[in-house]
Amino acid sequence: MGWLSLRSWLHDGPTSFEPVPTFPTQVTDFKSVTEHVENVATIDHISASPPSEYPLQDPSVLDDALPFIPPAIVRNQRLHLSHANGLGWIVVDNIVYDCTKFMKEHPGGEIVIQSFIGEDCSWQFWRFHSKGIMAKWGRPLRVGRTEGIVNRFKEPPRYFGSRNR
Ligand code: HEM
Repeated sequence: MGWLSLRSWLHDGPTSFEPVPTFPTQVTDFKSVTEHVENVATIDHISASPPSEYPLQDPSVLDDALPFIPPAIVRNQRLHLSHANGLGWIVVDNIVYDCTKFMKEHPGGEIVIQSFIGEDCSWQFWRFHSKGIMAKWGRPLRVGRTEGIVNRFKEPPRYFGSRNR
């Protein structure tokens, strides 16, 4: 959970989906354990953003047929976070999802999506969602495809059982 808010876990206790962390219980240096956490809790204006020039695409449109959005425009949404014209775009597997309105209804919370605006969050997304969830909830949020957006966080190794089933 390094990229989630460790500080709030320590202060408020775990939420339903967070496993008990394995870090030492004696945390004396908050800076070192919260270095990946950004202060995004005060962004209330995103859902009031003006209409995007990249509208939501019909779910029937194939990924390859989505309009190409230059990576600079995708990243720009992050730069615009502090302005009123930012859009809640995130990238999963080179597809851009407009979560501007959806993030307020997101069952996993608004802040996790806000923290990835303008960025790739593919591995983080797939840790919490199945293909079925993506098909039902993510597909209607597609606005385009892009390339070259790099994930800010290195994916930690996944440990599987010793046998392949
Ligand atoms: C296209 C964007 C996204 C969509 C459409 C989406 C959709 C959903 C849905 C439908 C659920 C409920 C799943 C269930 O009840 O089984 C959920 C839960 C959740 N999502 Fe997302 N999500 C998105 C992005 C993200 C991102 C970027 C993160 C952060 C990594 C995230 C983290 C979570 C978490 C932590 C939960 C709660 C999981 C649990 O309670 O077990 N989501 N999301």
